[in-house]
Amino acid sequence: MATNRTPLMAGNWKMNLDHAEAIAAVQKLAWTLKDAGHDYSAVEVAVLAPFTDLRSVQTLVDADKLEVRYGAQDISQHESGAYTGEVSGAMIARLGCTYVAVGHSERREYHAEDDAVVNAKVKAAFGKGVTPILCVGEGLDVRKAGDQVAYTLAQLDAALDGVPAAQAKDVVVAYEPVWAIGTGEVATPEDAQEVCGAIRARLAELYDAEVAGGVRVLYGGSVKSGNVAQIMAQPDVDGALVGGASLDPEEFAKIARYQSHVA
Ligand SMILES: O=C(CO)COP(=O)(O)O
Repeated sequence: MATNRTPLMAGNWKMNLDHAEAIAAVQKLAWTLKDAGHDYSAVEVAVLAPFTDLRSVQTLVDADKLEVRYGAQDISQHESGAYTGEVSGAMIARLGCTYVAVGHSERREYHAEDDAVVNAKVKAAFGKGVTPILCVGEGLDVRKAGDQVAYTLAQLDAALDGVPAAQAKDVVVAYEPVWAIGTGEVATPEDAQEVCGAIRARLAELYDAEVAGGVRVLYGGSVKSGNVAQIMAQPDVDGALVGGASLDPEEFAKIARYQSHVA
């Protein structure tokens, strides 16, 4: 990857780890990285925790001055009001979240989030100063038809509709092919590069080369310590969105330390 983009390793815990387990996991992650002499300015590390964990994670990170960043897994498209069960951008921002995942394929599939909702959520996040990690990626049928690039770019276009360059320059895009999520079937480095490169090229068309050159494009789908280095060697892959493997702090720390496997 290009050196002007700081790689980001983000762990998406999904619906795992309660608030007490979250504290233990973040402590273990931070200690493991500290022991390894991790330089957070070289590789940023974040966890996306369930809403109920965020206050505990915030308290721990603040008290121990940890450099691990954290965020939420979803955000309401609405500002406030009669939306039972929803959590607003202001609430997430107040908990010190740096990031929020938007448009994860599990939200799109199980909670009927369409492109318009994803677009509204991207805007809701930016509106409160929280950086969206915008998730895009095709299912198996689309991949088999060879339409993965067009499909994923259509999701990108829709999600960024009306988002100005001043905000888009900070977005994080996560390419997560649905067939690789939780299946153990990781995309080949070439598959990841094909779509991540196309995402960056489209950002240059939608905005300009400067925006495209600065946006971090992550790969997600069955990333583990054993396969991360090859994926990170691709020029347009700037990090990983890690599900299952992020639940084990030592394994996740190894993923964040992918450069030490390369050396
Ligand atoms: O969905 C993912 C991260 O958002 C990927 O999950 P896995 O790493 O478990 O395949």
